[in-house]
Amino acid sequence: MSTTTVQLEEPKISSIKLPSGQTVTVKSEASVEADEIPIIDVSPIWGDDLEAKKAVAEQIREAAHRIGFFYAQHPVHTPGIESKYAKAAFKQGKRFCDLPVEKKLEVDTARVPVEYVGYHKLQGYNRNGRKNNDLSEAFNWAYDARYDPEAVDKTEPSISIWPSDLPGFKDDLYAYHTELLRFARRMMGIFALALHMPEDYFDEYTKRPEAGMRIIHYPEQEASATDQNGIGAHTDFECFTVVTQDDCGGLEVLNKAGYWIKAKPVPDAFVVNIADCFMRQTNDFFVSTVHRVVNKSGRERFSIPFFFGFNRSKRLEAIPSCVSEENPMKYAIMTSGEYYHYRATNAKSGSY
Ligand SMILES: O=C(O)CCC(=O)C(=O)O
Ligand SMILES: [Fe+2]
Repeated sequence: MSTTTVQLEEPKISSIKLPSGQTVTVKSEASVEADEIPIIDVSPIWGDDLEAKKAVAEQIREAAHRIGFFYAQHPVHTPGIESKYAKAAFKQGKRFCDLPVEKKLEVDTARVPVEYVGYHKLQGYNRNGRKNNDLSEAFNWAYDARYDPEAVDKTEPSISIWPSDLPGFKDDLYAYHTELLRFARRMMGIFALALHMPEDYFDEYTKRPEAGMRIIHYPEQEASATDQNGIGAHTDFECFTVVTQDDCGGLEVLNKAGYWIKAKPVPDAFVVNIADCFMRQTNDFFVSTVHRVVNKSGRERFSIPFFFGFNRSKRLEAIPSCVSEENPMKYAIMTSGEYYHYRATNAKSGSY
């Protein structure tokens, strides 16, 4: 009888400096397949059955606390998100990225220094100080009250910048943005339940939400993950992010043990991750987990993250169920807008 011994690779411990200033330890640059990211069927969020919503909320509570990432599966037969909107947005993203660089630079993000809107050029950042700059480019746009059916003030001017002569671009991107706004507001109710608060606990702060969106394009990467990222390791700044991925794969999540776990594409499911505002407000009960993208699929990858957070005037005070005498608030209180500007300015300075 013969036995096979699996030789485990010696961990090559390294530390990565994140754009937020934090440093994390990574055991290996290679990523692994694992089932750590739960797949949660969120279809009850569209109905009125509070018990069914609470059952979803408990699964989300566990995922948000333990790993900070989950898949929100929305079976096609349920109402809510229709895939035609995502398809149209992906198509517009490719159309934009295929434009000559001079045309894309008409909407260079440098034109709006303190906001995360416009075009971020290819290899414009090096988030973790790698040999080569991050191999991605992106177009970002912000909330616009005119495309929010629930907007309080439709006359509020928008801060986004748009390329000229690209008919249909803005409309198709906002058509998907509007769908995701509806989804994210519902999810906010579920997060409130997950924190054992009333479902409408956050409603006041998401009437005029922070809701930026981007299409990010990753050409195929030849360099190793040690020398280059598609997007370097980072955490997001808002409450949570909803990512629509194509079928290439490449998104990776750093688990508590210090290994990169592949967040592989799952049909009819968004990847949802907790971001820093929620982590602050929940006094670290929800975890904002480090992630990156390395595109080794052999083809170009596109993804559409939607970043959802509170009204900029909302003070990030602790959620009552997350503090106690034994567990006081760890973070200084500031408004969501102050925190956003601090993080967006740092992220765009590219000085890390
Ligand atoms: O492309 C992805 O899947 C994730 C992108 C991302 O993490 C980001 O833009 O913050
Ligand atoms: Fe991210």
